[in-house]
Amino acid sequence: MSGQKRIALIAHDRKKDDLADWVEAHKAVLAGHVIICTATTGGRIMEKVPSLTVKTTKSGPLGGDQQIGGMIAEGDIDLLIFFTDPLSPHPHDVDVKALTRLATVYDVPMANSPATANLIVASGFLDQ
Ligand SMILES: O=C(CO)COP(=O)(O)O
Repeated sequence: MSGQKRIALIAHDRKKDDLADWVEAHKAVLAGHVIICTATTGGRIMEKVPSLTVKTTKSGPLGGDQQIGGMIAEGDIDLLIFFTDPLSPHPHDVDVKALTRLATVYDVPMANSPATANLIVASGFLDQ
């Protein structure tokens, strides 16, 4: 289970602070991995944790969720951390559903909230 992983990090707008805080708390374990974010999420993470190298796709509503879904279909993502906001409507809800569906189809570990993300870190999955 060891080795460099390709980790997608995404958050809906009202969850971006939670994700940035989570990344800050786990920056040491994340540092050795490849981090891919949707555009706005990636910007927030780079602001909060400038030491972390982050690649970005388009913003979620402009196709970024679909780009990451495509990467999952190609076998290019090992872990999806996607802090979703179940209490707000999203114009690109179909894309969100497609992304989480593909993570399930390809059995990519997925965390939609800090509790599950913490369990994944605690599992040792990201240890190198
Ligand atoms: O909308 C998103 C996820 O559905 C995230 O996209 P941004 O990171 O660009 O806000």
